Amino acid sequence: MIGLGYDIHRFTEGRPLVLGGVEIPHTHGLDGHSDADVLCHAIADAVLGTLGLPDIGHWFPPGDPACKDICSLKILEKAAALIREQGFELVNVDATLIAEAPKVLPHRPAMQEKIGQALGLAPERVGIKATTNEMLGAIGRREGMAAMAVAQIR
Ligand SMILES: Nc1ccn([C@@H]2O[C@H](COP(=O)(O)O)[C@@H](O)[C@H]2O)c(=O)n1
Ligand SMILES: C[C@@]1(CO)OP(=O)(O)OP(=O)(O)OC[C@H]1O
Repeated sequence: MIGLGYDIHRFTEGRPLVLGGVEIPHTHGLDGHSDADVLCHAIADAVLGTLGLPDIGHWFPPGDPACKDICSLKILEKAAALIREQGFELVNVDATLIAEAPKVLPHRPAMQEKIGQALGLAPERVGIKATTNEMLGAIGRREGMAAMAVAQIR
């Protein structure tokens, strides 16, 4: 079974940029109630989607004080636990980050490691790709960063 996830966050000054649980040097971070890890959020929704479970806002309500600045790897851990509780195992996840900057590919191994640990997957089962938006639209104007993801369970 497969699931699909998507998320987008606005860039803001004065916050660290956290992607896949890894702090990446950049002029801006992402705005959000949590750590705004857009990559983890998209992957979590993909994992939850495999079983038709409600999305991350159900398990980690926006604005809940308990979620303030929460590390989104915890959201991945919860999503993976829900899958296991129903007797399934994750096969792989695959994600694409969409941003003009920074270059994220140099951080791919570190992100694969962190996401894999949180999901209980080997790093090579965590696909991470990136593309610019060719300077088109809000992402092209560097206003934010988006991520899309799929997940497979058996
Ligand atoms: N934020 C990004 C965007 C892209 N990359 C890498 O650059 C390659 C070329 O991107 P195009 O959008 O110009 O096709 C892309 O395949 C990625 O390898 C990146 O690391 N970070
Ligand atoms: C995990 C949460 C918790 O506030 O994170 P946010 O930073 O608000 O990010 P968003 O992707 O807008 O919504 C998901 C929320 O449930």
